[in-house]
Amino acid sequence: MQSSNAQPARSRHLVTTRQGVAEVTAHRQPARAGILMVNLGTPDAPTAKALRPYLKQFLGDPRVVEVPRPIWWLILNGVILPFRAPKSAKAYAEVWTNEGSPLLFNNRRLAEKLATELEPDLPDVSLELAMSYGQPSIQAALERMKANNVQRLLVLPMYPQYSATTTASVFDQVTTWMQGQRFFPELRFINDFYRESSWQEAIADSVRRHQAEHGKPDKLLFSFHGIPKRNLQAGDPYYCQCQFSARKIAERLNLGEDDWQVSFQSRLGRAEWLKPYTDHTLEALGHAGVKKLQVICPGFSIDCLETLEEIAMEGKEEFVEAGGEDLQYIPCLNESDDHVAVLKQLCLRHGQGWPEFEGRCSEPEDHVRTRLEQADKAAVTLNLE
Ligand SMILES: C=CC1=C(C)c2cc3[nH]c(cc4nc(cc5[nH]c(cc1n2)c(C)c5CCC(=O)O)C(CCC(=O)O)=C4C)c(C)c3C=C
Ligand SMILES: [Fe+2]
Ligand SMILES: [Fe+2]
Repeated sequence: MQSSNAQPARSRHLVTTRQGVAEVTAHRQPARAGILMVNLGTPDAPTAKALRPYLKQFLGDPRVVEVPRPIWWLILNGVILPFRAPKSAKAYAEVWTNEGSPLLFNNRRLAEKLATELEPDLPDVSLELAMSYGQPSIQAALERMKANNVQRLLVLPMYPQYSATTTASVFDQVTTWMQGQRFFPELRFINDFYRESSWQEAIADSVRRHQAEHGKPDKLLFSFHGIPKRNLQAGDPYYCQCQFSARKIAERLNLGEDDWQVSFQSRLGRAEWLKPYTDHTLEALGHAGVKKLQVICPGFSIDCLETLEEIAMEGKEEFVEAGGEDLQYIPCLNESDDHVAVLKQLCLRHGQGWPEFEGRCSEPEDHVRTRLEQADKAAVTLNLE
């Protein structure tokens, strides 16, 4: 009979070894490169019940809200969640479709199109879509890539402009996952892509196409998601990148200084956020006699609650109430061919030098082979295979 403590010690040892062998066995597949496309995330349903865990994860991220933790947890759980969850659920219900949340299904379509576009030239590059908050999670996507023997990883946050509140939180989650890995992939991270002329041109072209059908407006408003003003003062480059983006797009459209302006939407809480605020701007433009307004949101890659509800529905109402006649919302690039082309070019450039991105097949490297041999030896010694 075995002593009661010998058994757990032995099985613990075997379990760890088996996992090690399983991990190393993944390396028997050819090495791959992976693109991890990440967007913000969305609740599972337009209900207060589904909003609560989503908002808790999102607003509990110290990159998103920088208020010291014990105080913030009290405010979040005691004030924000009970009031915000039902209010946001109503707003989500306005844009929810049979296919679910627009952010997720529109981004899925884009990811599928980009993967299809990459596949013929780059069969050893796989693409996964993940969300910072909610599902599909970044961790699950990284686990799938690991099982797929992804040894080179390109992270593509779907934010044209960098902000610590969005882009850096993707980096945090990826590197936190890596901290738990014995072997992690070589990593490249795309911080932003607002300077890409192809991106600027794709947005400008979407405005031209809209205007070819609906005519020119009295004014074109560039509305970006806001962040607290103190983040800008602390060094977040987001505000400057938004201003630069809008100016470059306006230049491509040959707009005069009075033909366009920038504003910031979606603020939350009582602190001052980036100004001018979009809702105040819509009101002011209506009062100032602007009748026909076109709004574009070049900080969003994919249409979502903040564009479809806050701008195209709520914003339109605010503008019309203030005396405006027509607010036309110009959609995000979403799954358009132009967007796919911009992202393909971006990924190819950032993947330069990696064999899978250059259509070269990669041989297992020496250290991987050594690991395989060691694992085989361990498996034989321990009678695992
Ligand atoms: C402190 C709060 C928030 C900061 C900072 C913030 C920055 C930020 N967000 C986006 C993009 C999106 N935000 C979306 C929704 C959303 N944003 C906040 C709060 C902050 N965002 C909340 C609470 C919500 C949820 C909805 C609500 O309750 O109002 C979305 C849409 C998600 C969807 O499901 O459709 C996007 C996209 C950026 C780009 C940004 C900073 C640059
Ligand atoms: Fe947001
Ligand atoms: Fe909003």
